[in-house]
Amino acid sequence: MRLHRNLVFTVIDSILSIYNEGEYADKVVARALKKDKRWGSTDRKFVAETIYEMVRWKRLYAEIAEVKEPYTRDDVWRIFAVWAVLRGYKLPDWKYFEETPLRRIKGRFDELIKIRKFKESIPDWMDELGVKELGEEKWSQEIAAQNQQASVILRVNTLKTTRQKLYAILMDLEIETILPEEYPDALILKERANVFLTDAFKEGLFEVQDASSQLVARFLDVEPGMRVVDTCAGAGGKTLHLASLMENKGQIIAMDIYESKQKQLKIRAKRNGAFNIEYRIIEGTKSIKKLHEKADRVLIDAPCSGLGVLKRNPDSKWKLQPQFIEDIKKVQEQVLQDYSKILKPGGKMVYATCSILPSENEKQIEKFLNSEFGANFTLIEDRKILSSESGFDGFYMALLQRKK
Ligand SMILES: C[S@@+](CC[C@H](N)C(=O)[O-])C[C@H]1O[C@@H](n2cnc3c(N)ncnc32)[C@H](O)[C@@H]1O
Repeated sequence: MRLHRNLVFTVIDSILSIYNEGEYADKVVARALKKDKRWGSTDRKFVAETIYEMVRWKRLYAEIAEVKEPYTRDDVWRIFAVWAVLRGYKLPDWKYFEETPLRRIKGRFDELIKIRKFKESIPDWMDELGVKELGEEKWSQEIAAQNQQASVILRVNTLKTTRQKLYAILMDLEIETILPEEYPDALILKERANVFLTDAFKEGLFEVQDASSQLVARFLDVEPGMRVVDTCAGAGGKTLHLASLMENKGQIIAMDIYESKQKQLKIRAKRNGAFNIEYRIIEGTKSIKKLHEKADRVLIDAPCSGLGVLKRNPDSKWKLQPQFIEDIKKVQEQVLQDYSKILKPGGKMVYATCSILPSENEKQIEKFLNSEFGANFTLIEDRKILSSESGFDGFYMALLQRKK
């Protein structure tokens, strides 16, 4: 395996923006891939995967390279050299690699992987929190699973096609997929591919959505013709799935506090041919009060720590702060109280997060059910999905019913 100069330089520049300027890895990767039109798929794969790996393993590699934040360009070269040596690349005779201590890198790696926070490359506080919430064994398994590269997973848009037809369309494009039985709308790519460039995507035949996330809309038990309120709709991954399960019949009210996310949802809905969605921005309590006792189904896809989706967002390991998690838990408690009032008596509600922390999940539901208003609800069922058990994102979903 050879290292190509222009590809490696792109990686170094990208990593400096992510490590030091706090830019989001996905945005930086997208920008990097536009740099040179002559790059083939192997080159693009090298750039994208190397950047993600250097983000995912930042703490481990920096510790081996013996460099500290803020990283200079030379430091990033040293970190890159660690990555390359551990991946089995033969270092070229570039000046940046002149003093690379090959044996020391391997020796330090063997030492450091005995300590979980280095082995899994996470901040001290995250390691302590994971142990406190899940216990040593489960946390060790979970964080290891979340450090694996995520598969590309599609959700078929049944408003426009079927899973079998989509499978065949992709096959014609030499994109091979697997149809997992337990996830009726999912197609898993056998090999990574840029599916956004396909006509099938442009025509709205599918969306990219993790398999665990695809369980949420189905869990809400919707039927065509119902009135459903998606209270934290964001850019609408689950709203679009709801529209598809409801066969475009009935009404979905998609709400969020951010207009920018709703704009993305509108674009996606148009592409998907989803016409039963009404859009509302939440501005104070009025927007919610108007809907009290109006919905057959309510989805609260709550803002959360994202500690179930590190596979997909490895830079969250470095961006997330313990105080943010404390603050977001208060928001979760509040949205459960406020948005549950939208439900008609007898109606059903799902509270979901993409976190694996019990304090954001079952403990929030427990607290809600023990509150004055929560006493009007019963818990029908909940699902705790760990990456280490499913192979997909970590998720939580609870299905509750408002008493008649
Ligand atoms: C987990 S994300 C939603 C993802 C989205 N449902 C999907 O499937 O693509 C949580 C969303 O909650 C929104 N949010 C944050 N605080 C909120 C609040 N108080 N009320 C409603 N939405 C809120 C965020 O803007 C974010 O879009």
